Amino acid sequence: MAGNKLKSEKKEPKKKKEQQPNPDVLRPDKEPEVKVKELVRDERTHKVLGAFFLLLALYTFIAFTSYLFTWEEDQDKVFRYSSRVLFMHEIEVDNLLGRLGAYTSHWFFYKGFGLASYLFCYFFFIIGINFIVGRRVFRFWRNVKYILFGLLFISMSFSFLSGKSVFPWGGAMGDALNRWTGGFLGKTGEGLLLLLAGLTWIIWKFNVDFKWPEKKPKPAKAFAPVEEDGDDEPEEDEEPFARPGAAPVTAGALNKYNEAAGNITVLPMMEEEEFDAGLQLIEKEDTTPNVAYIPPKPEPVPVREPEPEPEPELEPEPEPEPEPIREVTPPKKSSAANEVAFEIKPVYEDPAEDEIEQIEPVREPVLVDPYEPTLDLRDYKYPALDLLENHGSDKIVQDNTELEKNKNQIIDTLKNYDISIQKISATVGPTVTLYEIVPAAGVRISRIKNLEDDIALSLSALGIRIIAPIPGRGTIGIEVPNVKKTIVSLRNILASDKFQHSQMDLPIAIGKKIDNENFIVDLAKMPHLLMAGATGQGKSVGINTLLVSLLYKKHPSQLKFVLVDPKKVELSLYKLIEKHFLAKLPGEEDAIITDTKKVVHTLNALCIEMDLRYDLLKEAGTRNIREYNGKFTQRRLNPQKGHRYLPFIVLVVDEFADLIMTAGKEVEMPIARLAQLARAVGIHLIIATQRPSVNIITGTIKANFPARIAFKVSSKIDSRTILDIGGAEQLIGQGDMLISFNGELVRLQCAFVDTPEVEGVAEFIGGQRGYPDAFLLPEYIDEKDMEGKDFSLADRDPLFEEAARVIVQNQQGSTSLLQRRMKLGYNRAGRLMDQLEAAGIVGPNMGSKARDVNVKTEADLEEILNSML
Ligand SMILES: Nc1ncnc2c1ncn2[C@@H]1O[C@H](COP(=O)(O)OP(=O)(O)OP(=O)(O)O)[C@@H](O)[C@H]1O
Repeated sequence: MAGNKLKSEKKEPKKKKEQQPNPDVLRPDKEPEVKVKELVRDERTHKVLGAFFLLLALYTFIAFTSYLFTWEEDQDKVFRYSSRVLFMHEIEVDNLLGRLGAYTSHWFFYKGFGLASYLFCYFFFIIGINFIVGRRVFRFWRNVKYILFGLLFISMSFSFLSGKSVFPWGGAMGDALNRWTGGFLGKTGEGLLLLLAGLTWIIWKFNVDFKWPEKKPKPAKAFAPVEEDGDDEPEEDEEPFARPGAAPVTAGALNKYNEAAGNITVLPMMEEEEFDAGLQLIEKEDTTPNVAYIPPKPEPVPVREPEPEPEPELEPEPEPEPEPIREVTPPKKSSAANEVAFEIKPVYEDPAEDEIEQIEPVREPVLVDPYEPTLDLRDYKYPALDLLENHGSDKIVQDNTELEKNKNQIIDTLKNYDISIQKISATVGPTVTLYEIVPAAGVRISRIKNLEDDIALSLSALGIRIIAPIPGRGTIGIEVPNVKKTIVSLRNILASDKFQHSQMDLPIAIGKKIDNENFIVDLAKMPHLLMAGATGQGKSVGINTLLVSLLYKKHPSQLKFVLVDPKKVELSLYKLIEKHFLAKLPGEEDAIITDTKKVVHTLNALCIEMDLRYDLLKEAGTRNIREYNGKFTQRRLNPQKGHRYLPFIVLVVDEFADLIMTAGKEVEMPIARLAQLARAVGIHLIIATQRPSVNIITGTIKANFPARIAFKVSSKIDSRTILDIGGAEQLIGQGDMLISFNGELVRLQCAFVDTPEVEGVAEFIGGQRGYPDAFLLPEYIDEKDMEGKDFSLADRDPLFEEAARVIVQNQQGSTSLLQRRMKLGYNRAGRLMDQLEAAGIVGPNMGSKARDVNVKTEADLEEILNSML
């Protein structure tokens, strides 16, 4: 910005002082705290612990197993000497692991839980594996619950069943429970109680479907292969899913059928471990195709190996891959549906919340005697997950009846147009289900694309989107909205491992992909984001989601927001965190900017901040903010020379259209400049608009915002304006969105965070000690304001008189009129207009509206011009 100037350097020292605590004073506090934390977090510490627990598991296992054979010989020695036996060299025991083995086993078996003690080996084993692998292969709390239940249940059951046996089957604990319960309920009552507990566990773990026993006769009949059946009503058999008025087919019923047909079972929800097992299973299955999957064709149909989901480039952290697992073969049906292999992809489950421990975000890497920016506010506490809510269960409901119905309809519709299919699979997401189709050889993809409307009509649902082909997969996708949608709570995404352990600079948890995988990306890599969506489709929630994600991960010293809210209500909640996370112009009262004029000043101030940061980077010989801050924290840059720790700055504009309407180029130019250049110096932009029309999202803006989000928009044209492709007009609202990034288009369900939750987080942060003031941006002086005032008539442009005549003749104070009529560039026409204002011929700038023309006739004008001579 040629016009950007620093008004005075007066405020600078104050700002620097506030942002750069004296390094010498801070040093002593820092060191011990960081070293202990580092040691605890060190990967090697975890591996050593892992090895320890695995060996402990092995040790107890050998000791226990040996105890089963040697307990009689060893027991009296342990009884007689108790723990002293451990130190008595002269005592010999038979246990393979010596006196310690005999004593430990006796303790666990006899005094503890009997045979159930083996669960401890399992417990040590899972801890060991989790530590050594470095991630939660086994869910800790879930297993602890099972183990506790198992200890009580198994020890009591063994004690109950073993009667007067001398071997401690249930241990002291089992015996005690058995005695007490037997006395209380009687032997039969106790037996029933144990049975109930066992059944409860099975139901809980496998979610047994109780509708199944009632439906048993029918589905069994319907699903059984014809040759085994002997029923002469094949018609009825052939349409178990689509029969009008038929009871919904449940997973249990489907399983029953699959068992009968020798196929693979579908479980409604799967544990993570089962997932992996399933993956292997399907890989095996695919290489030896089940006859039921292959349509009757002369040549064998190639079966696709399940491909791993392409990881988006911007997500470096690995996440367990929710890949195809189980296959369901549909029952025979008179239509085309029976010829096609149908695969329902499993719902990927996020870890349950109680299994997640929230970890403190990772701070700057620790180097020799480093500067630590977070020590400015050393007592600052990151907001806890408890401040956020679980909206619903977050568990995806997979309705097999709906899946079958839609699948059959898709197949039948395509069949009507002579398009046959090799295979169809379904991935159930939170809002929509993706049906992925492998067309038969020779079918042209464009034909399916052309049938988009027919398929939508036949499925009679809104929001069908056809992706033909799915990039990189060679299949065709049809997205169909779920009847029952699942709200994706921000809390659950923030609680995920991926977010908690993220090393990204600016991690934003946007939502969930169709396969239920969390979509967490680094805003710093995007590096700017454009959001559009018609009113009421989830844009404000989306902005809150992004802001709250950042608040959960960043310390106030590392991040500042510049919030622009022309609507004046959307972002006002964040006022509470002004002294922690907001930036503002010096001398301003409100950190949240609502006035257009001030927006222009703030944007220009950001441009100055950007230029200043570039100067600092250049002087430090660094290429970007990461390197610069790295050097600064290593104390290789001198604060006396103006160097300072640079927080990331995120500019959020809630209603961009309003700004462009009122201030036009004045807003567009600095935004475009920031978008082009600010990435390297840690300034990132999130711009949202309700009206994604071409005069608002201009070519210049678009070219500089490679990452774009579209919520539901009202027309295909709007969708094209924002994403360069249609589709957003077919979204279903309520946070259903498409994100375009790196040339990829991904459908997501935006994470939901409600206003009271945001309020809670802002109150929590605002209630803590903050900086004395908001982060101050450099001061900006509008050069035009100054020019207008200082204008000397002697310096006027040679075209001044001609311009004055054009304006008065047309009675229109518009710069573009001068540009057109006089064939001038924007700058010169603008300067002329300022001079005309200074001469009193036109009124002041009124944003995008034309200025008032104060001189009404040409005669009046000539008089004024003559008087100027
Ligand atoms: N991710 C989401 N999940 C579930 N429901 C959502 C989601 N996002 C929005 N909604 C629902 O849609 C309503 C409108 O959302 P929101 O206020 O964000 O719309 P908007 O596009 O910002 O509207 P406006 O532009 O008028 O402010 C919310 O009150 C909420 O009920």
